Amino acid sequence: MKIKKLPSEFNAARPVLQTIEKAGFEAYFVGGSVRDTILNDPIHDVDIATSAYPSEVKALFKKTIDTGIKHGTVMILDHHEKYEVTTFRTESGYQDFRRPDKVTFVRSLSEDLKRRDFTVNALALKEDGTIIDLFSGLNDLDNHILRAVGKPEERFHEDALRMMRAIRFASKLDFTIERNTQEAIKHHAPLLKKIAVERILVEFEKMMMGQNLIKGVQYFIETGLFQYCPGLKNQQQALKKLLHINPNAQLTNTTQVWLLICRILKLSPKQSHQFLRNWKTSNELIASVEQGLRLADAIDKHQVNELILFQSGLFVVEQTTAVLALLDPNFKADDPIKAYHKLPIKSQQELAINGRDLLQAQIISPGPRLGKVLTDLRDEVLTNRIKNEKSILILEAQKLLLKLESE
Ligand SMILES: Nc1ccn([C@@H]2O[C@H](COP(=O)(O)OP(=O)(O)OP(=O)(O)O)[C@@H](O)[C@H]2O)c(=O)n1
Ligand SMILES: [Mg+2]
Repeated sequence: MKIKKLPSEFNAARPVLQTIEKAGFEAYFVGGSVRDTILNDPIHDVDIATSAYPSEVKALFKKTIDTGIKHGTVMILDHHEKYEVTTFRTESGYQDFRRPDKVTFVRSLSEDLKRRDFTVNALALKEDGTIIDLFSGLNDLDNHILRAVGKPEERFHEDALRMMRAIRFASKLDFTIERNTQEAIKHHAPLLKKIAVERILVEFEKMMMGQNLIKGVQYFIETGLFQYCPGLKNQQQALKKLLHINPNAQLTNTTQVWLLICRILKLSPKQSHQFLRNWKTSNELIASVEQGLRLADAIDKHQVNELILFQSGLFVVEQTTAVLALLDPNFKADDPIKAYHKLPIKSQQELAINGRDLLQAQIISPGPRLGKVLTDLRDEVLTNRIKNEKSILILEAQKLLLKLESE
């Protein structure tokens, strides 16, 4: 097969491949960008594989950087673009199920392709548009099938993360995992214990944000991979709730992913904190999810008020309502969002008075009471008890101080 019209990213990189070929070596586009081009999906990173050894690649270009020279990767700087060029290689060893003990550079494309994870990821594309398909990847792409290259158990022994990649692609591409590949995942799922949580996290989140998340979750449960993920051991019943959400559901960010997971696991905001720590998510995400769970709890109990909406902020309100709508089709996601937009102020900065104003008015001296007065003023404005006007707020501050002093 030959692709007639290459995406612009490939066209821009063609001179790099041509330079390598003119010097008598082979060079191809490989990996996800070839797969995505054939699927008519947008591409992101352009990976190039070559028969030239790293030193030979470096000799051909003016500007190069040794980004991963040990593994055969050289970065080429060409017309302000960066391209990673990796020498064909085979790997051996894999004592630890995640990285090879030894990388050997080879001159043969087929040796390189046969160590790749799935047939749809083992296609190579020449700069003239010709596709090299040694493992019937095109056929699998046509039939929407995800199949390990060669013997699945060998591929998963080489890198156990590939099992998570399988469910990620099943969800992202809406592909079926071929039977033997599926069986091998079931069998080797415990190897996931060897993989760093950070790497599992990336694949899990991508799976949850895929176009067919229900399919991904189904495989995640069926293969038993969930048993080896933080906080999910024996959570089969809870996870199965995901199979009943709207089949068109598409999660758009990681806050939604984790809010959804924490809700089906029925975690309290405090429990979610430890759960997400174990998954090694960012502090920012943990804070959003904790707040989202507090808001969801208030929504459950019909106790939503201005303060909790204010503390949540628009982003958390939007993500939380989106997730609640996924779990309950009757939930009116618009209501809390509308209520949020009606808040008289959306941030402390919008309060018509700040600490400096109060000090300048000489009604208070620096200290903890200052913060307390500002918070009380903010809450009174939020709940529409007083107007957000500086002169009114100063008078109110004086009243609050008198009250504080009498206490
Ligand atoms: N554990 C892995 C990771 C990667 N690969 C190979 O390296 C290519 C590039 O890897 P990566 O960029 O991680 O994945 P992509 O398939 O390109 O997917 P994405 O769209 O996420 O970049 C893959 O296509 C596959 O051929 C592999 O065989 N085994
Ligand atoms: Mg890629």
